Amino acid sequence: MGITDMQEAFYYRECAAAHENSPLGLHYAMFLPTINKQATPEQKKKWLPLAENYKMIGTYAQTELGHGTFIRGLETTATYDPKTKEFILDSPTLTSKKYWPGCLGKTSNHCVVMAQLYTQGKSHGPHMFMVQIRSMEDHSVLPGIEVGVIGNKFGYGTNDNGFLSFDKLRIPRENMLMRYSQVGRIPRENMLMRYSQVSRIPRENMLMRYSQVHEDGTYVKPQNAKLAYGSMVLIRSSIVSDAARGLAQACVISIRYSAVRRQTEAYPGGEEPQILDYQTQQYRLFPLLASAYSLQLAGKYVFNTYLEVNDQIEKGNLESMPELHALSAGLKAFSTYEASAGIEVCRICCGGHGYSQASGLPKIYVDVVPGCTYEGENTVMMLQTARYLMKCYSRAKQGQKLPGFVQYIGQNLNKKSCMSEEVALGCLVMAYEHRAARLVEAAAMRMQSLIQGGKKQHEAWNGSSVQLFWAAKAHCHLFCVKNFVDAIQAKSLSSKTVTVMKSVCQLYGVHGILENLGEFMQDGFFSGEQVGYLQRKMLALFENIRPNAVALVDAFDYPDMVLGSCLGRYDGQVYQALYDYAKSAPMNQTEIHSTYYKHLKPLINPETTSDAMQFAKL
Ligand SMILES: CC/C=C\C/C=C\C/C=C\CCCC(=O)SCCNC(=O)CCNC(=O)[C@H](O)C(C)(C)COP(=O)(O)OP(=O)(O)OC[C@H]1O[C@@H](n2cnc3c(N)ncnc32)[C@H](O)[C@@H]1OP(=O)(O)O
Ligand SMILES: Cc1cc2nc3c(=O)[nH]c(=O)nc-3n(C[C@H](O)[C@H](O)[C@H](O)COP(=O)(O)OP(=O)(O)OC[C@H]3O[C@@H](n4cnc5c(N)ncnc54)[C@H](O)[C@@H]3O)c2cc1C
Repeated sequence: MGITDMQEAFYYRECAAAHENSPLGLHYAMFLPTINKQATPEQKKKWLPLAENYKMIGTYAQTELGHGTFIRGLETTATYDPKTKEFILDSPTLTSKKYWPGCLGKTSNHCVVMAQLYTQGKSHGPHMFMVQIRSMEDHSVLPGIEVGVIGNKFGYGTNDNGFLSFDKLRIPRENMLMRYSQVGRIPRENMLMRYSQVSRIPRENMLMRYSQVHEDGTYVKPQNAKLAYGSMVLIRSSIVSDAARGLAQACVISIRYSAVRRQTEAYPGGEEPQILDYQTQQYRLFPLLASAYSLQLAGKYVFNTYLEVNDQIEKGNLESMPELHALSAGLKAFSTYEASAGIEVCRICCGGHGYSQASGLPKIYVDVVPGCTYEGENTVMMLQTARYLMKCYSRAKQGQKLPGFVQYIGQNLNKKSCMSEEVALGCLVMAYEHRAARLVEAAAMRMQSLIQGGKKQHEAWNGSSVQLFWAAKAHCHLFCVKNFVDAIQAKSLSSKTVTVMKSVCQLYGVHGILENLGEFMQDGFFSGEQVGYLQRKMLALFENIRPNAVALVDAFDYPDMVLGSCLGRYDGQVYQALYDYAKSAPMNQTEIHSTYYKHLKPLINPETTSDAMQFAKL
């Protein structure tokens, strides 16, 4: 299509086939970025032009039948042969077969493979390798490779997720992606080799300024083994906006439909009101609208943070890696949980028509919900964030200053809420900070008591993991609330806009407290009277938001062709669109379906079955 800007290309694809996960999705989302971020300049010079011009079409092949979460447990091996200067890729067991990678079964001719690196008889953990799996001439599968699709899935029907295994496949040494390196302090005269290793490398390798397996098989480890996980952090950082987009689109559809749909007399003989006027419909939809705005802001923040931190990493400064990992992992989990659950509520709020593909909602749901699993299963990601929060807690207890959004950890928990009838944004943030700080401390105390009771570290971890999960979820929730409040208070919006958006932000905060009341009240932080303030404020905010509800979803500005929905059309012509959709159904192209003659007619009119048999033979 000749569009070079990746964002524009994304919007083009969204318009052309919204929520139809592209068979090139992984090529764009992971294969190209992995070459960009994990390959040396020499490797980029060789592969990028081919990949950018669709000669190399690839995917990211990491997950195996037996392992997805535990990367260090992957079984595919890449063993270096110094005699031939090659890696031998092998799938030694059934469970080592790659399984799930998108665009793998039939589309890709290359893939980046995550395999356990072995050299000089030692294992060095998971590393990435560029592997050609199909001929560039006729797309036939290359020797030593078995590849195919994994079959029907819950959704993602347009993506040929596949399986892949190797039978002692040899690839050149140069196909190991060797970017990051252990750059120890090296004498000035070596400045030209400032990226190179602790050991001198042959001149011809000057360009390979990264960690590598030298020709004799010597392995030089990177500055941080987790640099190899960089592509996943990138996708996690972009999934947040992805999830926000799906939830926002579902809100557009369900709120527009709720403004069109009328149902049930408001009073005997009265007219049927718009279902959007039912308080219960507002209770289910307006907080989701607020969540969509909140997640969109969170998505922007985390992706910008990724860009900033990745920039530092590429200059050798890895200081912010842990914080970025904790933020991206937690928000990826939090956003996909919220969006998936919210899209389902939007569907249910549309009654029977919500269950039709004509609503556009099933397609959005099956496109967003796998985000709870891929790129790091959500619970595991939350626990990664919890791991970081525990470290922050112990640093806070030692009196160390904490960075950014974790400064609330270790705060004095004896205070009470400042909440009044007004429900000030500052009191909302304080409530979320208190809840998160208390849950972080409770998880840390639980860990400590288990260890003091004789449990080993890993036993204490597992024995505290529910509380660790709660703490991580509360941390992410606080992030979203505070980020939303900061955006409202910082934005130079017009007074009308800020009034409306302040109500939306307030609703996000108030609703989140009322839906998690136990965590906010467990230590008496809120009084019963203050909870009453919140309940009354929520109902008042529904009334406040109602007149602007349709404008608030129109503001997302998704064209009808992206929504793909008879219910969410901008012109509101829902019923005509549903009828036209039904009429266009393939089964309606004939008045009597062919199966009548073969299956029904013999039951209804057995005496004329022979005619039916004649017809069935046609
Ligand atoms: C937006 C999308 C648009 C379109 C979509 C189109 C296509 C997309 C569709 C599908 C894409 C999906 C692709 C995939 O699913 S690819 C496969 C994804 N798989 C995973 O994400 C696996 C998840 N597992 C892991 O990441 C790791 O196994 C782990 C859970 C993080 C554990 O790693 P491990 O090596 O065992 O580390 P630990 O021992 O737990 O921790 C050690 C230490 O390392 C720190 N750490 C871990 N990961 C990172 C990281 N990424 N960056 C920085 N630091 C990291 C961790 O915090 C810990 O630090 P300590 O200081 O606490 O020791
Ligand atoms: C639509 C889709 C597209 C995908 N695309 C790709 C792709 O392109 N490339 C690729 O490599 N992979 C891909 N995957 C695979 C995906 O990355 C994995 O499924 C994901 O990482 C989860 O790993 P798993 O399937 O092994 O789940 P498991 O880790 O087996 O999870 C199963 C359960 O075990 C729990 N669990 C696991 N470990 C822990 C732990 N340490 N602590 C607590 N609980 C735990 C989890 O919380 C979960 O409830 C895709 C998956 C899907 C669904």
